[in-house]
Amino acid sequence: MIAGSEMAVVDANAAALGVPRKQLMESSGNATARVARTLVDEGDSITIVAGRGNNGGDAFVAARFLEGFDVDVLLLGRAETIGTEIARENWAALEPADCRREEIRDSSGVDLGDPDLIVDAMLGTGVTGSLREPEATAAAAINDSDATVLSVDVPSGFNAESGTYPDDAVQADHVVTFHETKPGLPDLDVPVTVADIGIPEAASEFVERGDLLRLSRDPDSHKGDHGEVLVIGGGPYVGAPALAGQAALRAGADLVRVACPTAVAHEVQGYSEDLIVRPVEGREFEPGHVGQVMEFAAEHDTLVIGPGLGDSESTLEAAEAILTAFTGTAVVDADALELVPDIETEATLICTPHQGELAKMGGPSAEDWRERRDAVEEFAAELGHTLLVKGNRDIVSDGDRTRVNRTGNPGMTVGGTGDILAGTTGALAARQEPIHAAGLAAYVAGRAGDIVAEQHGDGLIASDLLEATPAAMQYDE
Ligand SMILES: NC(=O)C1=CN([C@@H]2O[C@H](COP(=O)(O)OP(=O)(O)OC[C@H]3O[C@@H](n4cnc5c(N)ncnc54)[C@H](O)[C@@H]3O)[C@@H](O)[C@H]2O)[C@H](O)CC1
Ligand SMILES: [K+]
Repeated sequence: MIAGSEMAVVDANAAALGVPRKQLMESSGNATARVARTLVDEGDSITIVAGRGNNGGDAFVAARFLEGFDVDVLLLGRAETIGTEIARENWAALEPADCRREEIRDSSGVDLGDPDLIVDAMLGTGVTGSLREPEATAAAAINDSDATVLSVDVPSGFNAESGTYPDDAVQADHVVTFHETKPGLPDLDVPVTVADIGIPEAASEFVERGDLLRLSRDPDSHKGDHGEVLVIGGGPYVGAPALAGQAALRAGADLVRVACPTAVAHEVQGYSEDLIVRPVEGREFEPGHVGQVMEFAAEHDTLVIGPGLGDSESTLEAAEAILTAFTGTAVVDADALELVPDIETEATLICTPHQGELAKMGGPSAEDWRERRDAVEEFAAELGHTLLVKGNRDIVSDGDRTRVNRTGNPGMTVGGTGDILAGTTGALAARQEPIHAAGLAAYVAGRAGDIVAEQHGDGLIASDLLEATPAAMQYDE
């Protein structure tokens, strides 16, 4: 089962891995034609009702594979308004095919004739809201017709995100859907064929460019909507919390506060005027600070705890108390990691160990990345938290879903890149579920490192990654 928006991610990842959408469309159209053939007899007539998106594009391909039948293709709108290049190319490719094509200008022009089979390719996963014209009139005409109705991907008007099926949507007799079934389709009382369209397994296993599409889904946001992050760190070290805080800002958080001991507060502030510093009295965190820190924490969407904390007994005791009492989402890094296996908490934790830290947590080790992937998944399930295990291939798992990231380069073994990753994860966790926040953060930090390495090679330093982070978050085709 895959929701429409997740399908868009996987489909873009397939393109990033070298299987372009046009190839997927060819497979979808071919699969549609194969199912259509099982629903008609020799010499039967077929009317294809196509919209201007890629759902329509699938049906233009299907029409090519249905030569020999009596096929009419009705396009809802003018050909110039077809929304994507690949759908337009497949419309043009119908020119030499043996079928009739018609552009329907408005709802008064909707005439389906009296076909044996209607292929409903008006709208797929791109539908938003209730049907507009001329789709609404066309859907009513399809529902009035005696023909068998085969819907492409989903019945037009059906919402592939929520599985809701409005009354005015097309009532399908059969659905051919692609890659995996969609939410709600199994509940329809009609046969659903799931067609393999050649999307490689790697498109869902690896975090790739398409995953960046997850970041661009909230156009109506306000200040604060992109997250307020509290970094809890510093004491023995000064740079680490400053790097984590700045990374959270570069990864899109609206406000980042750093809680750190007064001994380092001025220095942390000195690294960046964009950070808000919330000092606690002393040279390092200790149990007496917990109440104050919990008050700060309550005002934030996510915590990042660990960068530069050090590992003194009283600091770890304080960190343990904070993690135990906290009920929100926290990224746990560095010395705080070893506390996690023994902590009982309602908090949602995203732990970002390298392999040495994972071992200290009692986690598995394996040379081969596939073995490591499986072992990390098992360990995450045992912990009940999300793991982002850093390495040549980063493994991200919530115990149920597991992803692998391949961005990054050997120059990134330099100190401080872990703080950048933790801060980036904190910012993204304010907007995404933990598995996606962790996967995207690994991808973005690695890509930022790759951008910087082009200029600095192995001489890159962690703070270089800050400025490259926004570019690393950009989705480009
Ligand atoms: N994801 C994949 O791997 C593949 C999917 N394929 C097919 O492509 C569609 C999704 O295509 P998309 O272009 O994103 O969207 P649609 O065709 O569903 O529709 C977009 C089109 O519709 C207009 N629109 C939106 N809402 C409404 C409405 N309520 N009323 C009227 N019109 C509406 C919108 O403005 C756009 O113009 C997927 O389902 C598959 O069939 C490809 O085969 C490649 C592989
Ligand atoms: K459809």
